[in-house]
Amino acid sequence: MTSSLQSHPADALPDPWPQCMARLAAELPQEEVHTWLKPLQSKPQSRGLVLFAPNAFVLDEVRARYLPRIRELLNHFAGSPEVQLEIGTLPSSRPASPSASMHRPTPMPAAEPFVGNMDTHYSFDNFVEGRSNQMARAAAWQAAQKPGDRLHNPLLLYGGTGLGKTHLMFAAGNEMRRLNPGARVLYMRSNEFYNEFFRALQDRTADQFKRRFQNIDALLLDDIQFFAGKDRTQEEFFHTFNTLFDGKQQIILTCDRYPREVEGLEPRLKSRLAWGLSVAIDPPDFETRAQIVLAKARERGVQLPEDVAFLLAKRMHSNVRDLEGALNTLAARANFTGKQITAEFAQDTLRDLLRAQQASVSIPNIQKTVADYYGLPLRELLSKRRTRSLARPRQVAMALAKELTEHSLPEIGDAFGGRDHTTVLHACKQVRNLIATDAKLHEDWDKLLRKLTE
Ligand SMILES: Nc1ncnc2c1ncn2[C@@H]1O[C@H](COP(=O)(O)OP(=O)(O)OP(=O)(O)O)[C@@H](O)[C@H]1O
Repeated sequence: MTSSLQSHPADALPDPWPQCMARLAAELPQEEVHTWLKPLQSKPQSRGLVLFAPNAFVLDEVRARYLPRIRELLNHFAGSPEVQLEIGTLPSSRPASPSASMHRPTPMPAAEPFVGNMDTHYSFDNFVEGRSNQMARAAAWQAAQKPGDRLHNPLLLYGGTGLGKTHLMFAAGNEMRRLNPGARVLYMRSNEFYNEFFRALQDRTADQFKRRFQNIDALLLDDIQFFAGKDRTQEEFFHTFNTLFDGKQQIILTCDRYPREVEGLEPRLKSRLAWGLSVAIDPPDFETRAQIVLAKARERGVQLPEDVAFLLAKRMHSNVRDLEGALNTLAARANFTGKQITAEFAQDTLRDLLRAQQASVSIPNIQKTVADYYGLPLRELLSKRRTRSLARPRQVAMALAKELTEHSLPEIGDAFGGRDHTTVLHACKQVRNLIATDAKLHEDWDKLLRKLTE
């Protein structure tokens, strides 16, 4: 694209992009912001700015979906709507030349026979899809269908613990091997990469270490936040990454948050991680949690009545691993005692666990968290005033109390300044409808859920 914007030393100009981003982040669902907008890098110009997208995929989406709004915001914050979209990274973070950055160890002896290490249990079939993970699932599926394609190489899956990132990563690797049984897919945890690299340095077998990555078709590297602050390992991984990327070998990575937010990761590595596709996995909603626990029970041959699945899904919202742990405990005790799993049996067996989950989410805690989130005094949230700026946050707080606690509608009404139970019911319905239709409220809901349950 040719520039109609006047070039200027970027350092000297104020960058309106952070303000635009803050506004976009408040307007759009978090998934969209992370996937399409956060990978952009900005370079202010004397009028407007240039936005660098890491690849054509991001560029096309930004152009099609967000450009008009970006122009409006730029006009508002910088007095000019001029924006130019380009593929690439900021000139300062671009490597000097691809060959200079590769540091290929040469010459290298032939690679050793490949030993696969996939956990074949994890598949797309036994991954339950819901609103919180459908983009991540689709991206992993695509990567498995066309490994190495620039649209999703590297593929980065990020999100909190126990939400299915490793599961999807293995599912993609297993699918690659189903489609191409000879595919050499290597799975590694980041701490293994670190340990093996250091052992290789000590034993003077670094070449052997590097050879592991030669001739593989895909590398699945789990939990790359572990590299934070480990400069030497990052440097080695940087070279490994370049070699794989240049060879069009698929790279799939997971991280516990968006990598730009991981302190101690080198900027050049962060920039490379954004070259492909980064997708968030959020905590599953109630329906998905219930479906997951039922699917896990079926898989293990455990007779789990639906009401018990709903009980677990309702009371355990933090992550899927804990949910699975609760199911395992129930199954083990049922097996041991020869009893059927019923709601009573579950309440009894998981008493302490459920109580611990419950204790962390109380109505006062929800009220305070919601008031802080919307910047309202708590007494206003609980007051009788019905202005819109108070009514909506109050409805959200009531709906959260219904979702996250065992209190009845009248109890919730009482806790919100003595309101009738029909008011609480109306709030719950209203919020449920708005989550489906209003992107901003949807995002508020997800953020509040996370604050209250993590
Ligand atoms: N949507 C889902 N469908 C089925 N199982 C799921 C789903 N999400 C998570 N799980 C299960 O939850 C457990 C934890 O998932 P996983 O290990 O993939 O989490 P993670 O996001 O990689 O966590 P960590 O960051 O702690 O490594 C696994 O047993 C996985 O099968």
